[in-house]
Amino acid sequence: MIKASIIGATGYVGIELIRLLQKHPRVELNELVSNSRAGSKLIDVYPQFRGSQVADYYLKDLSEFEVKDNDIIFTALPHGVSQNIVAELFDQGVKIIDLSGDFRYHDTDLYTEWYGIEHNFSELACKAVYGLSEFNRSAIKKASLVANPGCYVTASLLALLPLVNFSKADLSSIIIDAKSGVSGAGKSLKQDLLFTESYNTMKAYSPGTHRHSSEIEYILNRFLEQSYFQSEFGSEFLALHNFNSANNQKATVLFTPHLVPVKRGIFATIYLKLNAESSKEELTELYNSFYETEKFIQLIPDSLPELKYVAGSNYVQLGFRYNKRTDQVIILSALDNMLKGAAGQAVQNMNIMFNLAEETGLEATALFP
Ligand SMILES: NC(=O)C1=CN([C@@H]2O[C@H](COP(=O)(O)OP(=O)(O)OC[C@H]3O[C@@H](n4cnc5c(N)ncnc54)[C@H](OP(=O)(O)O)[C@@H]3O)[C@@H](O)[C@H]2O)C=CC1
Ligand SMILES: CC(=O)N[C@@H](CCC(=O)OP(=O)(O)O)C(=O)O
Repeated sequence: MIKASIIGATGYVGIELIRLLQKHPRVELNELVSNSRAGSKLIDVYPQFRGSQVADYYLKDLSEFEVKDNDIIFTALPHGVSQNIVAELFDQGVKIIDLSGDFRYHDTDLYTEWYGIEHNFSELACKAVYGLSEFNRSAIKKASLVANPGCYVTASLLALLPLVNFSKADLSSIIIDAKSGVSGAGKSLKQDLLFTESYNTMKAYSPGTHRHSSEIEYILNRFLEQSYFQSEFGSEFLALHNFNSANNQKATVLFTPHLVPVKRGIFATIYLKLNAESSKEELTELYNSFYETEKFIQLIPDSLPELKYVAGSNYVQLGFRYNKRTDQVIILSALDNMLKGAAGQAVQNMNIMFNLAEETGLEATALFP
């Protein structure tokens, strides 16, 4: 059995990890670490775990936590807080999957520019492997530290990465219009997340300036730069997708997130200009070449994604429309921010790291209706 602990177990992502891992056939949950609820019984904080395998667990303080009893540790902490804790754990030689933004950039100056926080562990950041499961398996398999991608970013990259390898795609002005359910903001108390303020309305925030613009752009450009691509993203991928090394473009992304009154879900609508005529058939073939064999990616060129078909599951629905009149492609991507956007993808990455079937513990379909 794989012994796993969660630090930040009481956050929204933390409890989603507990929900998945306590049912995972190859995992034994070890410690659940909390900041403000240490000493409480888990079911006194979250009664939904009554009667489950973790019903008798107590939440622990980080100071009582023993690294040595673990094969893997999940950190589900706010960015800025995570980097110090992860660095300390890493020095003790345990595998880690970090769900915050702290280790998603090898370029820590870029992190500081967008997060407004100093990064104290540049060397460690360069060792972190980006955990976009479908695109980075060979590196994830060998990783000691996986930086799990963000929810908006996972929805956007899965929609866009096949186009990085498409000579007709103009990557210079990608527009991403994305909506998030309220759980995307975590459980902390903020006035605009109150039911009375977030229900029956919709709002944009940080148009064009949100930190996830940079994560999307950064990873797209790492794919475009062959040197990075070969070192982390694996030559196996290059060969598989006949990657076009002549693509000298730089990707630029304009990203606007919105808050919508649903509990879970990310829905991204992406607009990309083409520099030559294409067709539905050509685009279907391109996307199929990436996703035909992918368990969690449902490519639906003949219908349209919807949150209710993915919420509660680790699945992603991807649709697209070729618009001949404007020579543009509209790509639509829907996933559950707590699952494929966070805890689900983290468990998928753990499965890869421990040579398990990738879907182990993740096969539930969406909660519908
Ligand atoms: N929500 C989402 O959809 C997604 C979130 N993420 C990322 O995952 C991480 C967790 O997010 P989420 O669960 O939503 O956040 P929450 O705010 O719901 O939970 C945060 C967790 O971190 C703990 N914590 C907060 N401050 C400290 C501290 N100073 N020291 C130790 N522990 C602390 C909290 O502990 P306690 O409550 O016990 O005090 C809590 O368990 C974040 O980095 C977020 O960006 C990534 C993708 C999607
Ligand atoms: C609705 C909402 O507030 N969403 C959060 C996304 C949080 C998140 O998931 O952050 P990471 O993906 O970086 O970990 C935000 O916009 O900051």
